[in-house]
Amino acid sequence: MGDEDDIPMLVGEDDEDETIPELVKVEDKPRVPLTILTGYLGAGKTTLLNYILKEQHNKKIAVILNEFGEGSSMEKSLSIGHEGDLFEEWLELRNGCLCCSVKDKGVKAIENLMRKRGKFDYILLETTGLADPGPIASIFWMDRQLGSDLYLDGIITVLDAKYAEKNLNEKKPEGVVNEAVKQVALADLLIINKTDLVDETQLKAVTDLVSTINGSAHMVYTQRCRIDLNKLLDLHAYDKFDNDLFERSLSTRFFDGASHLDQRVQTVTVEVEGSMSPSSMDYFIDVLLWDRSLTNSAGEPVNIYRMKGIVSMIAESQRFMLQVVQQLYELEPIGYWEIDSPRTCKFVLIGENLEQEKIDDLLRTCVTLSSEFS
Ligand SMILES: Nc1nc2c(ncn2[C@@H]2O[C@H](COP(=O)(O)OP(=O)(O)OP(=O)(O)O)[C@@H](O)[C@H]2O)c(=O)[nH]1
Ligand SMILES: [Zn+2]
Repeated sequence: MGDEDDIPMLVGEDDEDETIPELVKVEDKPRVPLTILTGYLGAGKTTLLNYILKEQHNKKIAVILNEFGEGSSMEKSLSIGHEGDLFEEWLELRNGCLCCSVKDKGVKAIENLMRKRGKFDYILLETTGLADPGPIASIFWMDRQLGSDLYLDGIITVLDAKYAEKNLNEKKPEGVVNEAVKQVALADLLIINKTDLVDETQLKAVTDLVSTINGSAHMVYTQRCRIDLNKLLDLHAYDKFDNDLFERSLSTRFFDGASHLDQRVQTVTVEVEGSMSPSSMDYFIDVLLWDRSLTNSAGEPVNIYRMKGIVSMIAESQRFMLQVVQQLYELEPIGYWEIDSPRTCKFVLIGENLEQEKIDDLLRTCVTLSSEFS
């Protein structure tokens, strides 16, 4: 490891001509983190990838480009990364847009590749500027039980400091998502790039807008996407709950800027003392994710993009972590409550038509319901 000449070559999954190195036993391999890289057209995604691949590091990083288009037009993606000289070919996902392809296809392609080429330490997947990262994230966020070689580490969104505001405020027809907003909403790390092109006032305006949409992502400012790799890789956004970020979003939730913005997508944080029962948890999930019976005061339905939480369950000494993306969720034990520490349930929700009071009420109902069982 660490020998750059030894970086595996990326090839298409059905590339039969290549000699196949001995198979690595799947069970023995630690799972490989995959980071999804999004950002509006021209924000700096490719600049970031090139920077990452050129940085000195000891990781074998595979880069996958999820381009639109089909057949030969995809070969053009080969041109990127020449200077870095760290990889030789791009993996092609043959039927074009990854999010439209069969769920398993992307995952299988990468797994086959690792079997042929030996394992990578890290995988970066660049989406096109117009992609909604939600469906792509759900493809890679798989149940541990499926025994995948990969796990989703997080979503990174690059923003153009000069044009982000314009892109984020662009009105779309009713029912159509603004991809730029969705990319910000789903980010675990927000890179506000091209700070050389704006003054302080503009930078503050972008920061305020972006943190209203997503109050629970780390945020960094860059020029040419130069960022410490430790801040970028191994975020563990889907298997850890970052309490510092939670506290921060709690403290900024009434911040002034928010109320002036006509922003349908935003972050709401709630915390209620008490515990939930399995059935009240089911109810909470059902109302928010599937049934969508909760609305804002104008009667518009809540639509959750992303949610995380730490939950106290009745009669359980372990703490549970809730993770949600799109309509998928996972509730898993992570460590134990300290004896005599107050039991609470806390959540960060990001999505459309969220209102603090409504979410507070819903959570209180669920926690009150549970206390009847205790
Ligand atoms: N002024 C300035 N230009 C930058 C910065 N970062 C990147 N650029 C330039 O912005 C342009 C777009 O950057 P890319 O990295 O290609 O952006 P992208 O997100 O990959 O673009 P698409 O793949 O087309 O969506 C390029 O000309 C970059 O050189 C920056 O910090 N400041
Ligand atoms: Zn690009």
